[in-house]
Amino acid sequence: MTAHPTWTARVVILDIEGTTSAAGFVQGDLYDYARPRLRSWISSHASDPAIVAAVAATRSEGGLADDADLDAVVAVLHGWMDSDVKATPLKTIQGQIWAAGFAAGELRSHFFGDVVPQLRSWHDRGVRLAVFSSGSVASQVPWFRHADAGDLTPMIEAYFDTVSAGSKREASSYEKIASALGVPAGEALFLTDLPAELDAARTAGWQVIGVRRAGEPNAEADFGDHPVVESFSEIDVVAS
Ligand SMILES: CSCCC(=O)C(=O)COP(=O)(O)O
Ligand SMILES: [Mg+2]
Repeated sequence: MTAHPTWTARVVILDIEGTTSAAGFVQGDLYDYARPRLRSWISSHASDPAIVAAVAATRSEGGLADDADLDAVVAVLHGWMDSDVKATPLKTIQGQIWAAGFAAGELRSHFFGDVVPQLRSWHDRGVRLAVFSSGSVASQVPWFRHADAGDLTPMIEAYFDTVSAGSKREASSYEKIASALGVPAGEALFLTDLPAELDAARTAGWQVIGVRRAGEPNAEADFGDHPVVESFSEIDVVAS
């Protein structure tokens, strides 16, 4: 049996896709749910300031004219989904659609089998838990509420996305999160499947662990000198 190091942290911050949950589920079930609903959702929420801003940002980030029609906007959104581009306006619109799908009982979330037992164990030891994902906070909360293992939200103290914190590849986003959580950078521990996110968090002074899961899109990524695990069961955390 391999011995694993013990990590000391006040808060563990979780990435979702590829880390707690399968990318195939996000890009399959969730994306398939959102794809045919994007157009009608935008039309029926045309007075929602968040949707108005997301549509304008889609035009600008997607290289469209300021007055490009809805078909062109939806085509850009579909293209981003096809390539799993984590564009913030897409995440805003998807997040609203998914939140409605979870509320209607039409969606359930997915967590790898090793995740929930470890979240419970860390939480029971007094380690605080938070989320930082490209998925909007509007979708993160129901994602943790509608798990097969039950409602996980009582364990999760805070949720951050690219709107509230900034890019996952910028150190400043991690500084902002540590400040919001009221923890020194060195007492935050970030778990993610993307090396660029590990680099940014480490630059901000965080402890980091790369999660390399067999069969996930980033399984073959170069994690450099970052510590890497294949399962949460290898991560032993005690509260600082
Ligand atoms: C709340 S489930 C949807 C997750 C999502 O849309 C996403 O892009 C996840 O990206 P992550 O930053 O967690 O890898
Ligand atoms: Mg991820």
